[in-house]
Amino acid sequence: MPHSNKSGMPGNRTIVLIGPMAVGKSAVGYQLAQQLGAAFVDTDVVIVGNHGAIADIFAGRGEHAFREIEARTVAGVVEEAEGSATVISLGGGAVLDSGTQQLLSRCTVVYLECDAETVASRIARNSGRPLLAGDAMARWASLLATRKPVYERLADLVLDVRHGSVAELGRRLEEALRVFAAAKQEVEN
Ligand SMILES: Nc1ncnc2c1ncn2[C@@H]1O[C@H](COP(=O)(O)OP(=O)(O)OP(=O)(O)O)[C@@H](O)[C@H]1O
Ligand SMILES: O=C(O)C1=C[C@@H](O)[C@@H](O)[C@H](O)C1
Ligand SMILES: [Mg+2]
Repeated sequence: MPHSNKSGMPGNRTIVLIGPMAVGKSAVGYQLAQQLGAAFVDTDVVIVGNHGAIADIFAGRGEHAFREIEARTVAGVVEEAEGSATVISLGGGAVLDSGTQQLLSRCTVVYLECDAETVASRIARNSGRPLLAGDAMARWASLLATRKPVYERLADLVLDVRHGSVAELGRRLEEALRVFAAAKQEVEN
């Protein structure tokens, strides 16, 4: 059952943030949820809570096992969110799973678009991202090149996160979501 707009949610769908590592999915997602009075769920955090550190899952069981855990986790979180006001931030590679792609068609999906220059300093100070081992920037750029078409195809909205604080991006995203929801409502009426 779709939730009402009492919480201040733009539209009646769960909002899901996607995009590559370190673009701000967790930070902007949390900020947006605060603004909307909505619940916030970060699927990487759920995975860590249930299965331990992501780097340990990759090291001990491999990426394939991680992707299976991730797909199950995302499905559980998206299903649980239905009917309540929720913002979800996904891990960078979660959108590669075809089941997840199908589930996202029920949500309002926002792609946080960024460039290597902007994320460079954030990636340099982070050690918990197994897929960025070695030359982190080269890995980041290569992953983005492969995944960009998927992010773009799934996105209802694209938010340029190259400039602005997390608070500013939260405000900009809320405004864009309200315009999107109003346009959608008009088409449906
Ligand atoms: N617009 C911004 N301005 C300044 N710092 C930012 C901005 N967005 C995010 N950050 C910071 O960059 C770091 C990475 O952000 P965050 O963890 O939200 O990225 P993510 O997309 O969730 O990455 P991952 O895919 O690894 O989960 C954090 O320290 C966050 O506070
Ligand atoms: O881009 C990716 O494939 C990943 C991103 C992170 O959010 C984590 O989900 C994990 O490190 C894998
Ligand atoms: Mg995150």
